[in-house]
Amino acid sequence: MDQSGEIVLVGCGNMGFALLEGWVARFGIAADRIHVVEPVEALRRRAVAAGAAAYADASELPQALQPRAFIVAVKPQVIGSMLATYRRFSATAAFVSIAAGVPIATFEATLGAVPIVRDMPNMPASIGMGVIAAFANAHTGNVQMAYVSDLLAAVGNVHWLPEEELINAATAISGSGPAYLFHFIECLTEAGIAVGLPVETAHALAKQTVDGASTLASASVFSPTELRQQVTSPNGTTAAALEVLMAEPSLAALLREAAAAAHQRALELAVVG
Ligand SMILES: NC(=O)c1ccc[n+]([C@@H]2O[C@H](COP(=O)([O-])OP(=O)(O)OC[C@H]3O[C@@H](n4cnc5c(N)ncnc54)[C@H](OP(=O)(O)O)[C@@H]3O)[C@@H](O)[C@H]2O)c1
Ligand code: PRO
Repeated sequence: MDQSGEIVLVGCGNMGFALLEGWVARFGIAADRIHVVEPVEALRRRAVAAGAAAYADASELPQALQPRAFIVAVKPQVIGSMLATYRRFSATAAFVSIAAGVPIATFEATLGAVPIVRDMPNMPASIGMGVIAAFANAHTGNVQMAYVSDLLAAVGNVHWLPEEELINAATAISGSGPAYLFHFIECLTEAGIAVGLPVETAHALAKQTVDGASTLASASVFSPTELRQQVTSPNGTTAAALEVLMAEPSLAALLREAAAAAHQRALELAVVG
């Protein structure tokens, strides 16, 4: 893996910082070779505490900087107004955008025919367990592709998609997905409290059950369907619960609807980026 060179990370909020943490711990890059541009002082301090160099404004970046990767981790709505400032970095860097919805064409309109990778990571990247869907434009050469691949693989499982549009679908599943699971833990905790468990116990049982079940689903030779069947004794407690979850409106139907809403929002964000 080639970890030489420097990285510019624009936007160091929830996801930008998750990537920063993941790269510092797993990419083998010295943290001070990551240059963060972030207007929020508290977030700059957090980036500096992680070892990165941080600046309030693009104008403060070192003039001689020639980054290998330029990571766009700002909200989609900000991208249109910020890109031109960074045009000079396209001479050396592959541009890597994690913004939901914003198409590569938006970047090309300002930056021209330069290497641009659009990807959709998720929050577990901070602990090296991210899922990253990615698509590179035709101007991304082999060397840049290899570098960006390594960068993304350092923080999770990378799935290169055959069409850019599929990034929006991935956003609805793996990008937003951790929030669905966090909400599931919240709901299971509430359900535990409702059947009489103390709050702390309900929370621990819910969280550890999701953790154990998801680790088992990854490690097992059995499919999730087979594992579910193994938990479900005929006429037992799980069967009683699943009758509720599978009746209309079923959990499956709700999740389909939720993912469709996320997908639609990603399409709408293409317009504002
Ligand atoms: N959160 C996730 O799980 C996740 C997952 C995958 C992809 N993404 C994508 O990642 C991007 C960032 O999301 P987020 O959740 O990390 O948002 P966030 O927490 O709001 O972080 C974005 C940060 O960028 C700052 N910013 C605004 N304008 C800037 C500029 N011109 N230059 C540098 N920094 C600027 C923001 O400051 P202000 O608050 O002052 O505007 C904010 O601190 C979005 O495009 C989102 O679609 C997020
Ligand atoms: N967070 C971003 C959003 O909610 C993109 C996926 C996860 O828009």
